[in-house]
Amino acid sequence: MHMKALSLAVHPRATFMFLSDIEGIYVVHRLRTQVLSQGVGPPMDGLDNENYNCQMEKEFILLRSVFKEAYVTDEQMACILFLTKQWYIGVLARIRINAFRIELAGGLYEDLLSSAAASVEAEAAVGNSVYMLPSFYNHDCDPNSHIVWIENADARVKALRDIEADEELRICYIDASMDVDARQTVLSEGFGFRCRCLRCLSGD
Ligand SMILES: C[S@@+](CC[C@H](N)C(=O)[O-])C[C@H]1O[C@@H](n2cnc3c(N)ncnc32)[C@H](O)[C@@H]1O
Repeated sequence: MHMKALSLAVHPRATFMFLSDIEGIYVVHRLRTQVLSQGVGPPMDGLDNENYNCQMEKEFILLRSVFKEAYVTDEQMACILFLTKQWYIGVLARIRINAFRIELAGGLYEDLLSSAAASVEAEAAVGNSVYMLPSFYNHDCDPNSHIVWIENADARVKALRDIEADEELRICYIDASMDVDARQTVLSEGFGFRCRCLRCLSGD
């Protein structure tokens, strides 16, 4: 199954997005049972929450100033009233918690070698992306499916074993080779929830 990205950051550290897409994501995420409140996004790239929020505030001020410098009229500004600091930080927090780190699978032997080397150097990601369907998949420490990227940001879901017709598709958000305590710590601190998958419940 192929799935198109709703919002794509071209570089893992970039927050480059299309407002119309972001609005779409906002609507989608308001329907969710668990929504991050503004400004409580987990640490990113070693930043603590305070620095992370401070960075988002700076980006928001920059974004507003871009609108002002572009001589956006009052009438046009009225159309983007949703663009408050609270809205901006809330959207970034949602993207942060739901985005996939895209690693393209190389086709040629040479590509495989270079992507293996890039993985070791943690440079394999070509970007982060949010999707309509995959971003709704729940996590499992013993997943039955996996998301892959072959040549671009179109996500494909791949079965890892035979799946029953009414079985929920579940992917793994983290490195499943860790022990149960380490997995719970990573999921709690990085994703904000306590895992209740069968593997964790059995203490494996
Ligand atoms: C990307 S969303 C998945 C879709 C979400 N269940 C929904 O209804 O919108 C991730 C959230 O789902 C919940 N979740 C996913 N996998 C879970 C698991 N194994 N155990 C407990 N909660 C889980 C957590 O609340 C987590 O923050």
